[in-house]
Amino acid sequence: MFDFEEQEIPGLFRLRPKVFSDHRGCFVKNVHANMFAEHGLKHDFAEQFYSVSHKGVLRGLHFQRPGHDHEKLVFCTRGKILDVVFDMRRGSPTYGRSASFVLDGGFCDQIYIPRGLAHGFYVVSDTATVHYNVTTVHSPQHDAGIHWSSVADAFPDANPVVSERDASHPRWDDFVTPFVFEDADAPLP
Ligand SMILES: Cc1cn([C@H]2C[C@H](O)[C@@H](COP(=O)(O)OP(=O)(O)O[C@H]3O[C@H](C)C(=O)[C@H](O)[C@H]3O)O2)c(=O)[nH]c1=O
Repeated sequence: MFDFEEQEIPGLFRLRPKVFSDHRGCFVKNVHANMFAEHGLKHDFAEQFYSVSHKGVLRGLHFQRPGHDHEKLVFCTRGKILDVVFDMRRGSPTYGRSASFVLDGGFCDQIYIPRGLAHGFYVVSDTATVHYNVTTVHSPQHDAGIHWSSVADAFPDANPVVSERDASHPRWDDFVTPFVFEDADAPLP
């Protein structure tokens, strides 16, 4: 049902769900409790939401602070995005490192993001629909971000379309991370 591809950043996975195609179109399953649990991935999502963005939009780099930090499953069902995650966990072997993925609505790949990573994406296609499953409910008081330009060279556009809020996030160099890497972040052996 899924290929789970663990990434160099501990706890970060690229998931390739099986796509059942026939003359009508395709069927894709995004979550399977037992299979997720077998790989140490959370599946008890508290919220699901999606956004639709125009070409050149950049949303991020976002996270929720501890107390409401969460695991996040992200996938694109329409268009194409450059998806970026950034490891903010002190003590992580990939602390301060980023990883990028092209997510395309035609291929159904998903990114499973552990707590302590910032997430953002840039829209390459004319429009893109991006879905999120997260393991805690939204807490405006805990909703935070770092400026997208902190992740040097991760994005192809020096002048993306961003919200006022995203334009005002602190750069990583000026940010004191509240996240600490724990072995629990890594999947079960
Ligand atoms: C995230 C969120 C937002 N909102 C409200 C707050 C604003 O009034 C409005 C738009 O929020 P925002 O501009 O933060 O939306 P995005 O920029 O798409 O944020 C998301 O984009 C990045 C890439 C992510 O990874 C996050 O999951 C998420 O923060 O929805 C809610 O009511 N609940 C929520 O869970």
